[in-house]
Amino acid sequence: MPAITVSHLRKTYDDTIAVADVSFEVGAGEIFGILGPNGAGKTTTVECISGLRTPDGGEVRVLGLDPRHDREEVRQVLGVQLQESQLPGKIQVREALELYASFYRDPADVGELLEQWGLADKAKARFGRLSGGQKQRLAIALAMVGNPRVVVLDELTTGLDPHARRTAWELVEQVRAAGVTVLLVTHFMEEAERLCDRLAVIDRGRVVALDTPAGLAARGPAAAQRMRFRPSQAVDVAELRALPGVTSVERHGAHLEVAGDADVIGAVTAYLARRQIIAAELRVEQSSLDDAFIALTSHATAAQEA
Ligand SMILES: Nc1ncnc2c1ncn2[C@@H]1O[C@H](COP(=O)(O)OP(=O)(O)OP(=O)(O)O)[C@@H](O)[C@H]1O
Repeated sequence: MPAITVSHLRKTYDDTIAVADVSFEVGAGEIFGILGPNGAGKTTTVECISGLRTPDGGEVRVLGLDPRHDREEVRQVLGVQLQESQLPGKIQVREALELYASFYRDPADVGELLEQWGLADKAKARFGRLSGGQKQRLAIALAMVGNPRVVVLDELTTGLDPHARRTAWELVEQVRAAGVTVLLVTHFMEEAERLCDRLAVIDRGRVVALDTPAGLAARGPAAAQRMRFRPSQAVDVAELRALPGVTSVERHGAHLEVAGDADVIGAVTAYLARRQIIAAELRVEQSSLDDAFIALTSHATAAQEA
């Protein structure tokens, strides 16, 4: 059984169509990412999955349960990362965990959670006094307090510095290692690439792409691979252009820049080896998830610029 099934989900607020038609399935044990520009409908989608909002159309299932009709059952198996503002500043870390633990039939051991998420020495600290990274660790610990089988993390690392972000990634990997399915909403391509098994790119309330991070990156702009180097001796540019996969060859002073598809690097390096030419100062650029994201959601950039 899939951990999450979303089928033709639709949600409107007055005259705003937040989610027009979203469908995807998250397999048990996956880290599944939702990417999309601002206002694409990501939060609305995860709120419908969490049972916090009622869809206008379509179906959502979490481990086969309907978040609206089986509300209590879903609450017991689904952990949702809370926005930090939902905790009072004066509550202590241990108190917050104990309070949330009391909502579940089979909660995790609070002492163990404090240890596991590196909060043991902050057990008596007040929430308002925690650093951003500590708050994030508490947010994950709170999402895990009910021993969930699925967790939803919405922009977990927004506002964290690069160190804290990397620590948060390790925490997400720990969550998965514990056998929990993770649904992650993120704005960071590096995060999506590093953590997610599969991604749905949502744009204007619809899924515009659903693939692995590598599969999505491969859908980037046509010149998917680019290599730039300084040849140790003269190169016949016409011969380079004729190689399989090469789409363009440009001279930039002493350097050559060759662009092409996935085969271009192999073809050019084999050619240079045959000619006993050394490629000095070699740089290879591959099309990234960033490029693919921009290409898939390019109207958002255009609208921002307008
Ligand atoms: N409570 C609400 N009332 C009215 N409109 C809303 C409400 N919540 C969201 N919207 C609108 O619905 C659309 C989708 O919003 P949503 O928060 O789901 O997008 P998002 O992809 O999570 O965006 P972001 O990346 O900026 O968080 C937006 O146009 C937003 O303004």
